[in-house]
Amino acid sequence: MIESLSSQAIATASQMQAIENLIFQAGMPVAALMEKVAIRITQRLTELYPVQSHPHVGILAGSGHNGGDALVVARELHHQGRQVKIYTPFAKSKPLTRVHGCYAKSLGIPFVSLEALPDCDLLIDGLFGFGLARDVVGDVAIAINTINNWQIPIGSIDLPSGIHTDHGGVMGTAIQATSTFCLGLWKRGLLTESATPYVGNLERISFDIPEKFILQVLGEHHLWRINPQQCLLKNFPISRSVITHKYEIGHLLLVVGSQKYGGAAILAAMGAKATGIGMLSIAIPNSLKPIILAQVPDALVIDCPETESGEIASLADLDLQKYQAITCGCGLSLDAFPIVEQVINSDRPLVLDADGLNALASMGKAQIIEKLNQRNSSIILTPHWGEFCRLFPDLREVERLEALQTAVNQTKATILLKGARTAIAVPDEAGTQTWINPESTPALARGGSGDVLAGMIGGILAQGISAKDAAIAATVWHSQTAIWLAKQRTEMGVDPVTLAQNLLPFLQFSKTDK
Ligand SMILES: NC(=O)C1=CN([C@@H]2O[C@H](COP(=O)(O)OP(=O)(O)OC[C@H]3O[C@@H](n4cnc5c(N)ncnc54)[C@H](O)[C@@H]3O)[C@@H](O)[C@H]2O)[C@@H](O)CC1
Ligand SMILES: [K+]
Repeated sequence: MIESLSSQAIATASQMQAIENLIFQAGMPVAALMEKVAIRITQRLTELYPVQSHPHVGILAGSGHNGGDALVVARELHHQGRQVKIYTPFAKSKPLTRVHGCYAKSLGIPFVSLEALPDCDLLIDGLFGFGLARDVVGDVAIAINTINNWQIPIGSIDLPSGIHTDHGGVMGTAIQATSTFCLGLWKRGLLTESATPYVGNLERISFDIPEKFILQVLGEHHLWRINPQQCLLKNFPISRSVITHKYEIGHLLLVVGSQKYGGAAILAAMGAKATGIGMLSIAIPNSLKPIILAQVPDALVIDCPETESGEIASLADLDLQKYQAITCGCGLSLDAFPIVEQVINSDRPLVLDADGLNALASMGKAQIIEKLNQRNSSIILTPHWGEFCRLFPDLREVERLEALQTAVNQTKATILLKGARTAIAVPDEAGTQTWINPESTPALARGGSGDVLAGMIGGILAQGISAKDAAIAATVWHSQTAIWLAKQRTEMGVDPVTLAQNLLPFLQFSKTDK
């Protein structure tokens, strides 16, 4: 239980500091905690960078306790028989950091200039942790930029130095880490889009924070890191009774496609089919019927009246109540605005994607809030940042996660904000809960991969799974499949058709890979 709370909670610098203060007030000596943390970092470094292959190590030590951690690591790596050198750009340091520096000197570990480091096999970055208070400038900034050009693996302690703990922005400049060893709780900034190019492989080093201190500081906590492996295990395969029938496993309606964007309808259908949905109906403009039937013979195709320019003109007298969920918007084109309104008014569990979102945006924010608050069943909006800003233009200048949480507070919709670090925010009585997907691949930055995702979410939602779980599970499944495929086919090889076709083989692989 303790591990599950501390392995998922995301903290800001001030929250982390408050938790550490509680630990110290309760009697844990500061030096003992630093020792414990640094020993655990050393153990992990030894696994990743063995002595034989990485005998020369450079330590970048700052003036605070991040530097203190680095100096303890320096001592331990020295005792393993490695050639360790320490570089510190600061004349003064905190008392505990200073005494570790003195002891390192007494052991004969040399303090060197930057010029002495390029022959190292590994660098340990302990310049700044969550105490970074302002932009990095002067000699330290020059040192960081120089080190980034060396192509030597860098292990950052807690955060890549220069990354802001809370918003993940680059404070002047920042270390580009190969691995980041985040200490205690996940720091908010590490899971943001802006920090992602600097973080490298991100892992957490636990130091056994008592649960009561986490709860005392985080209280009604609102920000969580998804554990992709646990999420897949928990959600897939979606179970079904042995005596079930097709209408019991959910009936999903896709309202998708136009003459211009016919492929989006097929991709959404492929995503939906992979979820094992019992019945799939697809409402499309009638001229698309032959092509959709050829590609998705198992779907019920509803050929709708069509506008002159090839969009769905109306859903005619289609009874929307008979569907367990609707996914609307992929390839719809903007002229289908009245259709989107009809679908929103239906009060069925709904996924709104792409042009469905653009149609919603055209209503203006006040009406969006009113419409979405009126709904009695769940709605999931799946915008990327551009679509999000069209929906909520007043939040354009607000930091991404804050903007997301504000929009969910206002609309009471579940919003899945797509990107390199997709975030899913869910309305909740205790306040908006936000979940961050920590692993993805740029292979997904490709036209059509969002259509597959929208179909997947609809398929899962129609099987009676909550909006929160459907959005999170589909996001993880989608990104983990892409990561798996990119390893086999390179990032160039993860086109949306291949992605959709491999959703089920990936699940099979992930079950047998245990
Ligand atoms: N609080 C604790 O007792 C523990 C903290 N730990 C480590 O301590 C770190 C936090 O330590 P600190 O609070 O000492 O802070 P940091 O070590 O992150 O850095 C703060 C120091 O850098 C200076 N500084 C801040 N911004 C600067 C800038 N732009 N340019 C130049 N100097 C700047 C500050 O004056 C201060 O001396 C964590 O990230 C973690 O690595 C761990 O040892 C576990 C226990
Ligand atoms: K650091």
